[in-house]
Amino acid sequence: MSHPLPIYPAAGIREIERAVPIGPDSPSLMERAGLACAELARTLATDPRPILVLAGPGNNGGDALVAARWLKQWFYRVEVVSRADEARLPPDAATALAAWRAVGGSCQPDLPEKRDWGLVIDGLFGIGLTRPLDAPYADWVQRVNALAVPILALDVPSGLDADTGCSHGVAIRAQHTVTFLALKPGLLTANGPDHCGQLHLRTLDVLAPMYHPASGWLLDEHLVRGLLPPRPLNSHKGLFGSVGILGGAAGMTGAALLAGRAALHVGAGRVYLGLLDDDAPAVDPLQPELMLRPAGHLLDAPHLNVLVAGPGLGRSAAAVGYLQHVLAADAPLVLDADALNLIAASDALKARIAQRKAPTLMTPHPAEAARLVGASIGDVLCQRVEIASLIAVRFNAFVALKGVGTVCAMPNATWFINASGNPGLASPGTGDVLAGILGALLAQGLSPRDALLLGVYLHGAAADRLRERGIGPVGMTASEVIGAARDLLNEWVYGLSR
Ligand SMILES: NC(=O)C1=CN([C@@H]2O[C@H](COP(=O)(O)OP(=O)(O)OC[C@H]3O[C@@H](n4cnc5c(N)ncnc54)[C@H](OP(=O)(O)O)[C@@H]3O)[C@@H](O)[C@H]2O)[C@@H](O)CC1
Ligand SMILES: Nc1ncnc2c1ncn2[C@@H]1O[C@H](COP(=O)(O)OP(=O)(O)O)[C@@H](O)[C@H]1O
Ligand SMILES: [K+]
Repeated sequence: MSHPLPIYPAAGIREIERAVPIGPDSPSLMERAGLACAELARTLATDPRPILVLAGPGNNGGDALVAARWLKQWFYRVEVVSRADEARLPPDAATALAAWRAVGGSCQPDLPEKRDWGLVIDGLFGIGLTRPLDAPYADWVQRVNALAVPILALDVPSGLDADTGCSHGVAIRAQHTVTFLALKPGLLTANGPDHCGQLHLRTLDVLAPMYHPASGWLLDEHLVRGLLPPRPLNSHKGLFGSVGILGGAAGMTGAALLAGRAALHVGAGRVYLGLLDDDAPAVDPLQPELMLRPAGHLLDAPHLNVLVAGPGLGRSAAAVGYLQHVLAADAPLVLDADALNLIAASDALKARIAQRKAPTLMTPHPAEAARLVGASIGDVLCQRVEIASLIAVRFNAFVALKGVGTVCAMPNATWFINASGNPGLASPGTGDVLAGILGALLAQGLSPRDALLLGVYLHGAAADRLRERGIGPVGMTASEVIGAARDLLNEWVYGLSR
């Protein structure tokens, strides 16, 4: 499958399925899916213990039966558990059951007490799950999750909603998930990554013309690597833009400093900080390259071509006043943290954003997103793509809805789900670092879309690099993310490796 990798919700997957011509000589999609699963299972079941296959009442169960048949034919010991009502099986699954029986296979109606499996294959429910698991499925899922045995989930870990990444009650926690035809949003965001383990995409020999145009894609290194061009030898700092950062109220100066340091390390030509704290320092002794000034003088800084508002901004009346000036400026603008909270609380400010002529980037975490659209946090957590897209369209903005599987939504209603990052980023100040990175990329001339995509991916990839080096996930700091982001960006742009 060509890059970028498209992501389809369940309805889109079904549309692709309907478009695939199946002739008398080509195996059904279920046969292809079951074989793909069996081939992967073969690489995972590396000892002689038997394989447990859980087969559900729909086509996901049919895939599992095909996999069981192949594994049995390859002389694995396979036990199948199924409660499916044979009279209600969909046609392909009924065929798969008959074929399983034809090779001498049988089904047992209950999960065996035995615990010593080489592998569990989860074929209970896939994209057809519509409600919390009924008994006994919920019980089976809890019991296999508690076994110290690797689980391979078929298409979607059972219990997880393929569209949202939220679970319908309990859900399988797999070490591997083999997913068919295309990626689904629920595998990549919210609880999805915790339940999927390693993802394996199998397109089942379905050709590109069968795929209708997607609205969403995976944000991976392939997509962003070439976005920032190398610098000409004949360059000077004026070519790389000047970022002005508004924030740093009393007690929160550090947030603005982190954003400023991040902007500097990701290549902005000049970085000015406009700090609200009356007692703010005049210089950052650890980063004297930053130019610090009172918030009221930020917009007087020469050469400013990008603004960032929010890191440590606070919600004072003074903050509202400065924010109004920043919103009125004719420069690309990144809005984060309390800038978003102040906007959420004011219809007048909301209207101003949508009317801005210069591009606006917004980087809410789920609670900020909930305030912006008047939804509950629970709704945001379980409708991440919809909410990110709603904010993007409503505010005519380029939006990163943060958290695992950050959703980047564009005002034209297209979206991306980020593949980089890890829980090391769940630490204070990492959001400020992202805001600074985005400011720096805009300042260097990237379009708002490209800055958002490169910035979000780079931020997560920097955390991944730190984790590879043993710096986190526990105890990773936002300051460390800045240095790793610089190293990675140089590697991507200049092929430098350190
Ligand atoms: N699309 C494709 O291209 C391809 C699809 N393939 C495979 O098919 C899968 C989709 O199959 P699917 O549509 O039959 O749905 P599936 O996930 O098996 O579940 C539906 C069944 O579960 C039932 N049910 C639902 N919720 C329940 C609950 N909580 N508790 C109990 N029962 C519940 C529901 O019953 P009902 O709601 O009708 O009462 C129905 O019987 C897909 O993920 C992939 O693995 C591949 O073969 C290759 C190509
Ligand atoms: N578990 C996680 N996996 C991946 N990224 C995460 C995780 N937790 C947090 N992040 C990222 O870390 C950043 C946190 O930003 P934010 O919530 O604004 O923090 P802060 O206000 O402390 O700076 C976001 O970019 C978010 O996507
Ligand atoms: K499954």
